[in-house]
Amino acid sequence: MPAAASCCLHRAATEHAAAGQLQTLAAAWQQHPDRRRSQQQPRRQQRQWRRRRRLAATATAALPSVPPAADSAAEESLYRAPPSEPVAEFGYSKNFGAKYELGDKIGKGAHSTVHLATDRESGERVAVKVMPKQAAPSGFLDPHFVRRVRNEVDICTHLSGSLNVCYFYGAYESDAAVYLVLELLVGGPLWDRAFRGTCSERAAARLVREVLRTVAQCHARHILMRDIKPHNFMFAGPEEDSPLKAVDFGISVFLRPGQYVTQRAGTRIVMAPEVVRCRYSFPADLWSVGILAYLLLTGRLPYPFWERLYVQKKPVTADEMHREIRSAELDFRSPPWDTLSDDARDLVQSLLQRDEAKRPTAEQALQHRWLQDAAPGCSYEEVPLSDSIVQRLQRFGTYGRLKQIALMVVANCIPPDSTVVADLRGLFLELDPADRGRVPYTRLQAELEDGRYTLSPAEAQQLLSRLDMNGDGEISFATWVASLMDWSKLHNDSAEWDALVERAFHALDVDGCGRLSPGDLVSAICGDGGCEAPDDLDAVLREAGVLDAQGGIGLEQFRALLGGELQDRLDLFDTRLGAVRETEAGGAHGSSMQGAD
Ligand SMILES: Nc1ncnc2c1ncn2[C@@H]1O[C@H](COP(=O)(O)OP(=O)(O)OP(=O)(O)O)[C@@H](O)[C@H]1O
Repeated sequence: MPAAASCCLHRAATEHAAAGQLQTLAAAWQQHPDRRRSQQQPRRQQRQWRRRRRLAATATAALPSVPPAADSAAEESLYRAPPSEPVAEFGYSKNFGAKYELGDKIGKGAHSTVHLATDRESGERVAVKVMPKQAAPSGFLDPHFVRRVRNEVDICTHLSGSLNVCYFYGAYESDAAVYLVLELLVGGPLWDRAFRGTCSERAAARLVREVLRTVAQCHARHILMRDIKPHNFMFAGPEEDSPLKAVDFGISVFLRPGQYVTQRAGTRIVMAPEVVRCRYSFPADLWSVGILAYLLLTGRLPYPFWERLYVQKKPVTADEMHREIRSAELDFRSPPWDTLSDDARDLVQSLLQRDEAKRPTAEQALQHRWLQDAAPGCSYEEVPLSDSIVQRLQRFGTYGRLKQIALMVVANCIPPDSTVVADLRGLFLELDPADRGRVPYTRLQAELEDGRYTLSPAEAQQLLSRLDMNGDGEISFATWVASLMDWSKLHNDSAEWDALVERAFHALDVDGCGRLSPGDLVSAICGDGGCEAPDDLDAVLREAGVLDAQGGIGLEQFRALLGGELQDRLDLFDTRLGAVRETEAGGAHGSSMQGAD
């Protein structure tokens, strides 16, 4: 048998086998509201429908992702990390064993196992993704493995400022493995919850909105997720309204606008037609959201192969799946579409348009009518400054590190009495009544944790983690401005913006040579003592893109670095305003951060 055909059959067999594993999900379908609705259908149809739903629940959840070919030049051209000299190690901290006690295995993926772990000092529990090191015949680390790990670490670091993404505490290594330390999510994957009997159309809309938010944030940072499936979104906790967070950016890539990927990768059941055709870009993620929304609403896939594979239990080859993904009619006629709203159908159909140019962007999809019936605090209108602190901190947190530092330097160049920072100064003075120009980190943390916002202590810490740059436990007014400012307004007033950027550039250009030399960058990023972990610095330099011939950054490049991504809409991020906010009109609350709008 030709190798390609045997590979296809092998994949189909693996998917088929994996499909049988999640029996417990089927039981959950018994509680599903759509099951009750379907009881009004004729008995035979009902039986058939129940069986389909049960099978869908067991079958679709466990399908493995198709990794991109490990050594493909096309795939590797997408990674920011340049092909490196052979390396024996990454330069990550070796203290994993001293800091954490590794516990039970809680998950397994294609390239890793995920374990529980406990911080030996604080007792905090985390999840740890353990990736065994892969060596090349030379004895050094396999260069593809090195670039893949760096790519995942870069993306996790970048997105960690968002509360829609599993927080990334940092990377460690030993001789045998790389350890990615992550926030522990205990609420289970999206799929389990959706089938526990609570996924009404309204609940589905909330979940789709959360997923779309994550996608919009990724796309705003030029990240193509590539593996949007129900197992890659997990609930933080067991509560019904627990936040949903994205995990696993193992095959995500940074993509420039206009750039296309030519490697097929991802999970077949959510793959867009253009992914099957091997030429795709950001709209491919929106197709996957469409499939995910379809699954949440109906418990099955829109393709005919779904019936053959999971109901008739016949093998379906990858080629057959690909053919149907490319051209089969999508099923919007069978139940429960007859009972679902026109708005739900309209959004799902718009996401599942085969012509990717017609699909809405994630930002546009978030404006769809079906998603507007939001829970309190999820409005898509701009909210007042004091209500949008959590959104603003997330927006800043998802900028790259070099950009954050550069914005702080720009903020330092704005006089504190300038009108452009008047609102921010008013709010800061409420926290700093003695006008010291600094606020203890713990003061701000207490504000975030006092009940006004629905944040866990770990999430509050996550939001503030990027603000205490020099580790002195205090936050300066410049840092406050850098992280909360609506930079796009200043950016659009180009004369003032240009002058500020130039002043910031000269402030960083310590030796006055007209460019930011590697030395200038090291002291900006790691302070005068230099960088402890070499990969930290490299990661920041990768974010800057192409360095000049001497490994530095010129003024124009600095301008471009600062200018991009500043137009983010604040409503891509959750306000996380809690119930207290709702009762504030009754005057029950005494937080500092509620005035000054
Ligand atoms: N932060 C977390 N908290 C709790 N469980 C987690 C967490 N991250 C991952 N898991 C569990 O571990 C499993 C595997 O993780 P992950 O998907 O990141 O690995 P992977 O090797 O990238 O997988 P694949 O590429 O096959 O999708 C997940 O399906 C989930 O059950």
